Amino acid sequence: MNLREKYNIPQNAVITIAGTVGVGKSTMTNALANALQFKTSFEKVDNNPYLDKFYADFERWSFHLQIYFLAERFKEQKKIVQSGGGYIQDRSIYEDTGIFAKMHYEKGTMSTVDYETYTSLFEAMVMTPFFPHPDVLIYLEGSLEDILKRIKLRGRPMEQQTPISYWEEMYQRYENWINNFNICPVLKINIKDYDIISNQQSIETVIEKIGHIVQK
Ligand SMILES: Nc1ncnc2c1ncn2[C@@H]1O[C@H](COP(=O)(O)OP(=O)(O)O)[C@@H](O)[C@H]1O
Ligand SMILES: Nc1ncnc2c1ncn2[C@H]1C[C@H](O)[C@@H](COP(=O)(O)O)O1
Repeated sequence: MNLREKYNIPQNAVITIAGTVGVGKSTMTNALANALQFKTSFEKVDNNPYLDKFYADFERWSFHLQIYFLAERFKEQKKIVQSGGGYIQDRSIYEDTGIFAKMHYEKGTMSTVDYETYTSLFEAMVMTPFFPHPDVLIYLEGSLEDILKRIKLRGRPMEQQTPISYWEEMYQRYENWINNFNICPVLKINIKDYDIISNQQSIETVIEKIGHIVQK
């Protein structure tokens, strides 16, 4: 019996991984997909035409980047539904608006008119009964210190050049955002409670917790 069957996780489940930059979403996405034999849906970072420009000039590119991410994630969502689920998704669409767009608007690096245009498009596309929400959102949390170490370890140049205060601001916002999130069931996991890099078996404890929320 495989782990998916052992913990009664339906074959068509959709599991989204949320959490701040560098916390370990992509690593968890790969580990879960591998253990459950699910497909993966990743954010496009290397081929993103706006990301480098955005980090170099938030004010100029924040609207373009949000529109790009919204379109990409919406297309991914369509693919997931059309192929009948069975997916692990690296980052939720809800973080785009609840964290990133809001933060740039409130910090003055997205104009009011751009923010309103973006949020009305987001609401029309996502906050409707036609948009299927995930079966569970796994929220990865950890200390700011450990997360900053991971951003450094991964070494994406544009993230290294970004002031620490940007990651601190995002970290605070994530805590507040997840405490008010109620669109789908949430499973909070602390990054200190598993170690899938040196002990691949530790993914089973995460799957057991998913099984308690997502039952056949
Ligand atoms: N469980 C873990 N233990 C140790 N290092 C980890 C773990 N998960 C991720 N990392 C490391 O942290 C960095 C960021 O991880 P990543 O999965 O890319 O984060 P995210 O997708 O949330 O931005 C990478 O260098 C990765 O190897
Ligand atoms: N919606 C977004 N707005 C701005 N920046 C974003 C958004 N979504 C992702 N990003 C950035 C943050 C990171 O630099 C990369 C990838 O995120 P990660 O958490 O490492 O998967 O894109």
